[in-house]
Amino acid sequence: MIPVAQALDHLFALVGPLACETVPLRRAHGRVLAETVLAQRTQPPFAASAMDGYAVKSAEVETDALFKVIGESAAGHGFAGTVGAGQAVRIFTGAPVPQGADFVVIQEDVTRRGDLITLNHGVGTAPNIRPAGTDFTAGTPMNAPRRLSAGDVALLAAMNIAQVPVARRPVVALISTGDELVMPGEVPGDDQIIVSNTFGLAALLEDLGAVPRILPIARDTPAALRQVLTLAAGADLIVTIGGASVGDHDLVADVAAEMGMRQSFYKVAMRPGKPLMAGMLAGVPMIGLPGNPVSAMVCGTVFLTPVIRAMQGLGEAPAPRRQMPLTAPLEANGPREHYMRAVADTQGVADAGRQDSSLLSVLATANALIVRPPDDPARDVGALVDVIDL
Ligand SMILES: Nc1nc2c(c(=O)[nH]1)N[C@H]1C(S)=C(S)[C@@H](COP(=O)(O)OP(=O)(O)OC[C@H]3O[C@@H](n4cnc5c(N)ncnc54)[C@H](O)[C@@H]3O)O[C@H]1N2
Ligand code: MOO
Repeated sequence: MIPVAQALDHLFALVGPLACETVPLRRAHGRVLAETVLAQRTQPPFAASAMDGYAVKSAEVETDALFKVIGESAAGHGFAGTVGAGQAVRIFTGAPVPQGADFVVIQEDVTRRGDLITLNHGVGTAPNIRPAGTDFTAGTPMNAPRRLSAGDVALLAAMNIAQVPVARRPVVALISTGDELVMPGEVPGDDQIIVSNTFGLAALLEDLGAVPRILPIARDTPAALRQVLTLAAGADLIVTIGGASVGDHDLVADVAAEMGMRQSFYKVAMRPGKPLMAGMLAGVPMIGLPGNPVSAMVCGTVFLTPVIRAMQGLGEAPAPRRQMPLTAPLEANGPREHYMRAVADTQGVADAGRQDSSLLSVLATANALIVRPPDDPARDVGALVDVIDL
């Protein structure tokens, strides 16, 4: 058994960043920017009014000052002339500030009669003008790598970047193994259950920007497993689920070895997730997850998530942790690092109850994992513990 951190290092050694591809802006959300891009324009491209009002010369702004309105500047339709002494241009938010003007009096501070305006008492000192380039200038970078948020997409659009270089999505083959498994919607036999991990992991992978490929369930014979593993050709990562332990029907390690897998490790000092394995199979990185549903999902958070991030060029880092105070006491931990299903709130964090690694109903109530170091002593309310958000 190796420690979790060492297992993660082995996994990072198996994968590398995938190639870059270019996608239209509308497809860029959630993808990872693979190359730094530069703004194609300056925003705003001209000094723009921040308010609806009147553009005048700042030197002339004082209570009761009188101006003649000589034209209008609207967004998309600027005023071609120049504002002279005693003159004002009606202006709207986003419109170019005309030449000669350097101040916008908001319309609430003005009394208008026909073509004449007078300034009321209390016009502020803020010019209400956004200078050209206030937001960004041509050549301003958006640095890679970063996962593109909705806000990033808006910024890329404003920068006039219609084609975006992003990391290719990792294609992940998901293989569940076991004679007991049938697909959701099918009618299980008396000895059967519904496959769950595959769907949970597919959802997790999609959230991370990967493309899961759910392969047929591999039955518990070497031939069946070999056949399904062959179907995984072309994937960037193979993830098997179950069949990783020591039972007579746990075939993954043997079949993969027979097919030439170069094993990096087998068994990790963690709970749940002990029978995790990984290696390289015909040039494709392969991770064998334990079959217990919560074990598979916890390994998804602790291992798959950092690996998928690394494949998208986001660097090699474990799942982020933060410290929180306990709101319920914890018993002493055993010799394996324990990832306890837990509920975090504004007060702190408490374990979510039964920690058996088959209990998806408990996982569904959890929003965090408490990480206990090996042999951590009993902890009282208020003690600080490491937490991974789910
Ligand atoms: N003698 C020992 N027995 C076990 C050990 C051990 O060290 N010695 N380790 C236990 C631990 S820890 C785990 S975790 C499990 C992992 O076993 P496998 O990876 O071989 O998984 P299976 O035996 O195939 O399945 C375990 C359990 O999970 C269910 N399962 C499997 N795949 C799915 C799926 N895709 N969707 C839903 N449920 C699934 C399966 O039906 C079993 O109930 O081994 C312990 N045993
Ligand atoms: O350590 Mo196994 O991964 O629960 O239940």
